[in-house]
Order: sequence, then structure tokens, then C-alpha cells
Amino acid sequence: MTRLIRLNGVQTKPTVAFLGPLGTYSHQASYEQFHDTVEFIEKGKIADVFDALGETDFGVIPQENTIFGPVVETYDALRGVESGFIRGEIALKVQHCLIVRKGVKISDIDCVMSHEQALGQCRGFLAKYLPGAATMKMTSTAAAAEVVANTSGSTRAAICSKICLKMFQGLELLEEGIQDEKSNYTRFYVMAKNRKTTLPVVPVTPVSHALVRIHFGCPENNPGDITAAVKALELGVARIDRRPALNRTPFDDVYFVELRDSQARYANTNGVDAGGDIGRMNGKTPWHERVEEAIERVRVLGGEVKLLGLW
Ligand SMILES: O=C(O)C(=O)Cc1ccccc1
Repeated sequence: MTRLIRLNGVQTKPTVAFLGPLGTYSHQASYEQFHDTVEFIEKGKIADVFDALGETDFGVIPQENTIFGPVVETYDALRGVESGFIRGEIALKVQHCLIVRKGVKISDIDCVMSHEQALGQCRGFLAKYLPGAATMKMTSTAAAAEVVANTSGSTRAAICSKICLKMFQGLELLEEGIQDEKSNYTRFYVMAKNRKTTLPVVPVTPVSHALVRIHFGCPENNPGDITAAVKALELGVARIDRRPALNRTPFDDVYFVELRDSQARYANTNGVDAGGDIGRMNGKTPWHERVEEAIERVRVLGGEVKLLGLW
């Protein structure tokens, strides 16, 4: 856990929780968003970053990757989130490295450790160059690098960022850019502890987004069919993700619908409800009001809806 700087017991900067330890991609994304305006707080798992919100002002959460798709742990946590509000997004370029203890050769490696996203993004490389090695899922890429660094005589490798060479002693880079596509980005949600909290640094998003969680599996509706709910939104749908609702009704799911205002031409609003006064000045209903009206239309149909973010 990073130490907070306190003056006379008063915390001087807002705090940001991220998936640690130092050296993860989440750490890099957090730094890109907040620079030196905040104190960074490491957490051991993605779920712990969600749990920390409230105690911390902000949190940075990996959401999807261009090679391997959605981050399942994130959607599982979003399923139960009651507090915390998405206020922005960051896309981080990801170049994975194969890292070992000094002196270990690729032919020595018996196990490759990393976050499941990184293992998934490098499936082709692993199948081609390390077909006999086991894979082990870790809580993060840097957690894998830390274990490799701290295990003497280890013939394991970690898939992680090059930055881990500086974070942990005794490591060596064997290969760089081992992911299955040259171009590789991970998108992160920037969350605030609540809807009222605005970001200290202006996010770089040119359009208005919203994330809504919809459970449309009540008896009047047909579990598994959310056509009516999506139609009722009457807004641009950028993506839909789903996870099991865990309510014992087979194949009843919770849906995460990311909305996007296709006509948005608003200036950036620094995390204040996007499209607010600027939207009104353009003679258009502000984005957050249109999202709230859309949510109401789905509720009238019997759906349970929660607004998870506006940015
Ligand atoms: O484990 C990390 O470094 C993370 O931040 C999660 C992750 C893993 C792989 C790609 C992007 C983010």
C-alpha cells in the first residue's frame, strides 16, 4: 500500500485506487489521467478497487481490450455496484513483454504467469514459442513480475509491462511486443466515489457517454430478450455486455448498455454531467436529462435500471 502524504493529519490530495502493485497497466493509465494531482493507492484485485471507492475519491478500472475483449472481473463487479460513478475513460497502448529472472532462457521457462487478460492477448505467442509451458493466472501483470523477481532459482516467466524491469530487481527482458496484434489498447473507466465528485483533470473524451445496467428478466418480460428495453432507450447504443444475474433463473442476465450521444458536439465538461449547460445553450436537451428520460422509459416497461456513469 502506498503511503499517503498528510500534513497535520490533513490529507493534501485526492486519492485514486488502482489495481496494483506499482508497474501494472492500471497504474500507468491512472498516472496518465491524474498525473501528480492525486495520491495513488494500490489494491490487490479489481474488486478491491471498487470496494475502495468512498474511502478513496477515484478509481481506475480496466474495462476492455482490443485483442481479448471485455474484462470479466470488471463486469462481475459492476453487477453489484451501488456507489461509485464512471466519470471518464482512458485508452492505453499496451505492449506486453516476456520477463524472467536474469540468466533464464526461453527454453528454460516452465510456467508463464500473468493477468488472464495478458495471457489471452498473447495466446498466439505462447502457443508458438512456449507450447510446453503451463500458464498461471495472477491478480495483475505486475503481481506476476513481483513473484518471478522474488522467487530465487525460478524458471517462471511473467507477461507484463517493460516498466516492471524498473520496479523489481533481478529481472531480464526476453521479448517485447509479444501480444497477438501489433496494435493493442486497453480501455479503462475512470470512476469517482459518487456522482457529485468531478475529476481534478479534464478527461480527453470528445463525445457524451453513459453506462446503464439493465435487468429485464421480470416475469412480464421474457428473460434473455432485451429488445424492448433497448428500443425504449431511443439513444445510440455503443456496446452491450452481459453477465449472469446470479438469481437462479437459468440464463437470466444483467445487461450493461453503453450509450453514446451520436450528435454530441459539446466541449469537454470536466466530468460535470456531460452536455449540461452547454447542451442547453445549443437548444438541445442536455445529455444527462436525455439519459434519465431513457432510463425512465425502461423502468415503465418493468426493467430494473441503474445509471453507472456519465462522461
Ligand atoms: O494487470 C494489469 O497490469 C492490469 O492493469 C490489468 C490489465 C492486464 C492486461 C492488459 C491491460 C490491463
